[in-house]
Amino acid sequence: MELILDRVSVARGGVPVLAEVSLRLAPGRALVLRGPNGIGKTTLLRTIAGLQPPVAGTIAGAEERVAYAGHADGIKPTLTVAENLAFWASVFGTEGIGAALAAYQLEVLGWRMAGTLSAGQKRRLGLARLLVTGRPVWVLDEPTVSLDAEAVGWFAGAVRTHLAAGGSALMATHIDLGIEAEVLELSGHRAVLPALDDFDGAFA
Ligand SMILES: Nc1ncnc2c1ncn2[C@@H]1O[C@H](COP(=O)(O)OP(=O)(O)OP(=O)(O)O)[C@@H](O)[C@H]1O
Repeated sequence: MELILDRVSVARGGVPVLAEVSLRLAPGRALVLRGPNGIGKTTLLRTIAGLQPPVAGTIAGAEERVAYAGHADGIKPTLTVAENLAFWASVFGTEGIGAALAAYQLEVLGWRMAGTLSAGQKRRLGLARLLVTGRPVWVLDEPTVSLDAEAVGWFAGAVRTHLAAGGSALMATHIDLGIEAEVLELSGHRAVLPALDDFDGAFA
C-alpha cells in the first residue's frame, strides 16, 4: 500500500505553512524532504504522523501504518533502555527487542536509565524504537541529529534493511545517507499568507 498525499496544506500555530503538497511513497522506497529552515518539513511530517490534522487535502495509507521519530524521541527517562523498547513493543503488539538493541549497538546500555543517556545515545534509542513498532512507513525528522559517523552508518543500514523488507521511509534530512531516494523540494510550496490589505484601516 502506498502513502499518498493529495494537495495537502498544513499550518503551525494557526499560521499556514505549506500549501498543496502531493506525493506518493511506494513500499520499498525512500523519499527525502528538502527545503530551508522553517519551510514546514517538521509540520508536514507531524501531520502525516497524525499528530495534527491537515488544513486541506487528503492523506491515505498513513493510519495505523506510520512509525514517527521526531525531535522529542518519545523516550521514558525513568525506564531503562531495554524497558523502553519492551514498553513500545507491548504498545505496538510486537515481540522481541534483541534486533532493535543490536541494530544500534545498545546491548551494553540495556540496563541504563534512559534519562541518563547522552544525546546521541538517546537518538539511537529513539531510532531503535522504530524497529519494535512493526510499522511499515517510517516518518523521520532529522533522524541523524546527534549521531556520530558510525551511528549514522547503523541508521543507514537499518533503513536499507527496512526498505528491502518492503517498508518505506519519508525523511527530512540535510545529509546524504547514501540511500537511493527521491527528493521532494518544498520551496515551491510555501503557503501564501493572507494579505494585511486593511492594515491602515485598522488604525482609522
Ligand atoms: N510551536 C510552534 N508554534 C508556532 N509556530 C511554530 C511552532 N513551531 C514551528 N513554528 C513555525 O512554523 C514554521 C514551520 O516550522 P517547521 O518546524 O515545520 O519547519 P522546518 O522546515 O522543519 O524547519 P527546520 O529545517 O528549521 O527544522 C516556521 O515558520 C516555524 O517558525
